[in-house]
Amino acid sequence: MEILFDEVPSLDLADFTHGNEEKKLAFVQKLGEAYQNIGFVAIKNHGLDDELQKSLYTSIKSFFNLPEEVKSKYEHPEIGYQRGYTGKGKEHAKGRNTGDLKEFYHVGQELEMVPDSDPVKKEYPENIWPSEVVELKSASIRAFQTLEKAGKAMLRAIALHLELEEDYFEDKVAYGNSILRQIHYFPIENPEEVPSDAVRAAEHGDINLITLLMGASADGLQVLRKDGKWIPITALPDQIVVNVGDMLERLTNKKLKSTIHRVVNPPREKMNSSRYSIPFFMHPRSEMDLTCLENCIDENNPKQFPDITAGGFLDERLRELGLKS
Ligand SMILES: O=C(O)CCC(=O)C(=O)O
Ligand SMILES: [Fe+2]
Repeated sequence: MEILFDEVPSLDLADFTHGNEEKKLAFVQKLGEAYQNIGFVAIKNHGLDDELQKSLYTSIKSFFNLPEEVKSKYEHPEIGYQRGYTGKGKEHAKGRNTGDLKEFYHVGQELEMVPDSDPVKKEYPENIWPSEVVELKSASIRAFQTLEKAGKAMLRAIALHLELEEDYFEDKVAYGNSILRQIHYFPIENPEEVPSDAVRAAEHGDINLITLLMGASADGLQVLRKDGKWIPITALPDQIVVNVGDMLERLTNKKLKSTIHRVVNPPREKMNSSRYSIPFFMHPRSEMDLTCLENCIDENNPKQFPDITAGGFLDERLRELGLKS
């Protein structure tokens, strides 16, 4: 059944992680309904407490306040900007040339915590930490771990909805190639000076399996509903937004929807204000096979994607974003 939601559905993750069988089933059912339609939900009881969110925002604000020449020390094009800083206007959405009005900082797995025997230890770059803002390290690592744990719980619910074993994704996301992206949509004093089609984040689908987004409550984020209407996200302060990415859409042969979304510019008189947000892009290990699941293919929904691994797909997409050559 097709449903046109007027807002992104709200769920309580504790119903799934700590509820009885009935609550757990209801969570899976509502999540499945949301992901087959609008591709987004807002959840509470995700594990990020106020103190952690506050220290994260305080530290990223101090980092982005540093002079450009200091920030650029942490910029690494040779690793496709996958760790550390990415400067203003460097990333553009797939199919566009104008850069987005944002700068960001990427954090991945802490290699210290990965066992030596695991090949991903040689595959992933080391995290980069700014010496000017030492607090960024501990706050980022804690947020990464908390969001990874919440993401694993979401993937268990998604597996049940897809009639897979509950732990289907467990080994595929163990020490996965996830990225915590701390974004600053910077103030623009003089709107005439930026390209007329430049926006905070042009419309796009996320690359990864699922995205867990902190800070979407500030104005600007909108999702494209099937009927072409843009629906603003109105998450409450205690909620984070969790959406389906392109990898999960491929795996499920479009049963679950990676919905196009964007961050629009504020009105002209508010262009000189900042917006911060922190998405956690949950990626599997690069060897994960994204071949469409058999039980998502039938005569009415023939297989829509060629077989590819998560690593192959990521490389393709990073090139399209201008982050890798
Ligand atoms: O800043 C936001 O609210 C959303 C950012 C986003 O969609 C992304 O970085 O993929
Ligand atoms: Fe996104």
